[in-house]
Amino acid sequence: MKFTKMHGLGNDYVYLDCTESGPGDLPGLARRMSDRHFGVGADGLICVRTSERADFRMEMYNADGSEGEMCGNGIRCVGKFLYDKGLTDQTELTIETLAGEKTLELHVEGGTVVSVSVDMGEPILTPERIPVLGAGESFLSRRIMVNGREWAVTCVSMGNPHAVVFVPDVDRLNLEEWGPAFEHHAIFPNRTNTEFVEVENQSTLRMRVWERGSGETMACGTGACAALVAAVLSYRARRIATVKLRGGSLTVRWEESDGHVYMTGPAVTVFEGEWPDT
Ligand SMILES: N[C@@H](CCC[C@H](N)C(=O)O)C(=O)O
Repeated sequence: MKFTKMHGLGNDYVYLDCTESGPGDLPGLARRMSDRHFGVGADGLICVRTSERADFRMEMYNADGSEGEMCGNGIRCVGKFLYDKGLTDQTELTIETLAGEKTLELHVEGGTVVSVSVDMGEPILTPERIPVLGAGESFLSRRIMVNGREWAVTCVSMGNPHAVVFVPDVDRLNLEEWGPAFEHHAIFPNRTNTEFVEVENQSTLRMRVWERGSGETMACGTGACAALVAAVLSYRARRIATVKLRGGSLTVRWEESDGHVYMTGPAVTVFEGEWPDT
């Protein structure tokens, strides 16, 4: 079975062309291929399929085999995968995801896609739609206890759940301790991705992320969008900012006119390979 290893800012996935046929047991395959010692090594697996309502459809699985509704770094790489493999010659594409249809604009240089802008849609703030347990219309800067410490948490869904917390210094955070404690906290019925965000200035955020199902990753596209939304809602940032992650930077804009979040960043192919077991 042929695969392509790609990354967006070091957030790496194994990509499969499933437009004609695809393997079974994708959760199991995601676990085996993602393993960094016994597999290819990745944050998860992404299958590219045909769609009845959009140009293509993507299906994403985290390293633990759980399915994610959406993947911001992944969808940029899907755009590059489709274009570079000749599965499309369009530079504007729609991709169906479990979080709805997203529109991509591919930026091509020398015949290959180097970066991609994505209309990530409107952020969801209603607790039951995120989902997070809590009454009211939003879950902004609410104080919750996590492992005996009080945190002010803002919850945002970008199609998948995010908890955003602002911290003074992201480098001094013990993510291995706090990441899993947030991910499995009882107020998140579907678990959560968690972004720890340091505000450098109104146009620059620094962020580390603990992803649901994959642990600490070098970057998270949906997480960067959720972080900007939480920063705007708490008057910490302007509507357009650079989000600096461990693997590099994304430009994120929360457009006032349509309420959509737009994200731009790189998409990179690492290598092509063949996996013996389907
Ligand atoms: N890395 C992704 C998000 C992947 C899915 C996430 N772990 C989840 O389970 O929701 C991104 O770039 O957005």
